Amino acid sequence: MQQLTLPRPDDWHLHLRDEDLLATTVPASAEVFGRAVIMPNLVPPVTTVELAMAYRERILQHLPEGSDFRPLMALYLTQQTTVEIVEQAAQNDEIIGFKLYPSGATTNSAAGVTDIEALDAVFKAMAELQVPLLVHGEVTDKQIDIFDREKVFIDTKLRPLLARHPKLKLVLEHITTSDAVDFVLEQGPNVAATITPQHLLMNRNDLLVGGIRPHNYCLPILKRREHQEALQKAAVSGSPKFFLGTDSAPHGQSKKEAACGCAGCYSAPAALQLYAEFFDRMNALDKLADFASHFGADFYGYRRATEEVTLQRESWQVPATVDTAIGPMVPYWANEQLSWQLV
Ligand SMILES: NC(=O)N[C@@H](CC(=O)O)C(=O)O
Ligand SMILES: [Zn+2]
Ligand SMILES: [Zn+2]
Repeated sequence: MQQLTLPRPDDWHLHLRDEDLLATTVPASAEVFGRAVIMPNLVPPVTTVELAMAYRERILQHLPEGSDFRPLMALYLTQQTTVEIVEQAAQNDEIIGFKLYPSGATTNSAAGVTDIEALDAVFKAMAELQVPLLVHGEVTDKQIDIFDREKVFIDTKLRPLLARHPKLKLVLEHITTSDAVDFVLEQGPNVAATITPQHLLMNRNDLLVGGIRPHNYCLPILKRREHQEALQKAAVSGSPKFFLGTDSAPHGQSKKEAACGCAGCYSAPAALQLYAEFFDRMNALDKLADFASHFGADFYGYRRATEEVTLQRESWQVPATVDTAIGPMVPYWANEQLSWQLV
């Protein structure tokens, strides 16, 4: 196969950041994706419908001429989130749902949730109004090993949450373990997961063997090969519970290449090509359209895209850096080859 045409894909997990960086990040994603879920972990966080609408306007200002890219805004869940905010979100078509960050779990999560049970009234309203909950699924307890944090979160937080609210529409974001795959498969059609390119293409050896590679460092951290293989199997399985979410998460080069480097891979400059690389390696290119263009829209209840994008088998090299208003950024897969290009 030399060419591959698929419906315009959507990115169900994306960090665009704010202000000067939007001039770089918005066109990069709008070039290929039709819609994207915009993560709210700004400083300060996007906690209200009003803040989300203002952020959305800033994003739209950076759309290329003629682009109809649609940012779907996620609100940042905090201990102060109220049922009223859930009701406002449910009435606003530009808000897709709420993002739960356990406080301290990841980049800009300090304002996140410290006591999930205390928010039960909010989850009840979300379940009733079918407002999705998007979850960064890791515990933050100091005594829990970083490689076990997803599994422990599933067992101690997520299972009890869904037992209390079985109708809650929930997406476990950027899954990294076989435990997460099993969990999602066990649940009803109201529970799904996104999978990033880095967790399909890499395991923790790619982070730590032969020298530490900060540009492969993201959270949840890359796991061992067996877990990578479970994710790979899920992504090509044809199950509608697993779909594309890049978690493209830009940080300046100096913030990544540092004694204490930031977590996040900036994959947007090659996002669809990275997934194509993976599906090709798995001999499963026929499954890419479902994963990238259909299953996410189906889960969230949006129409499937009618426009198309085409990829062509022609090798290219991801650039070493991308220049931005805040300085150079090293994209994920920098200096490495990919075998598919956008036409
Ligand atoms: N994935 C990451 O490693 N980082 C994300 C936050 C997140 O999605 O957890 C970021 O905002 O930088
Ligand atoms: Zn996260
Ligand atoms: Zn993210």
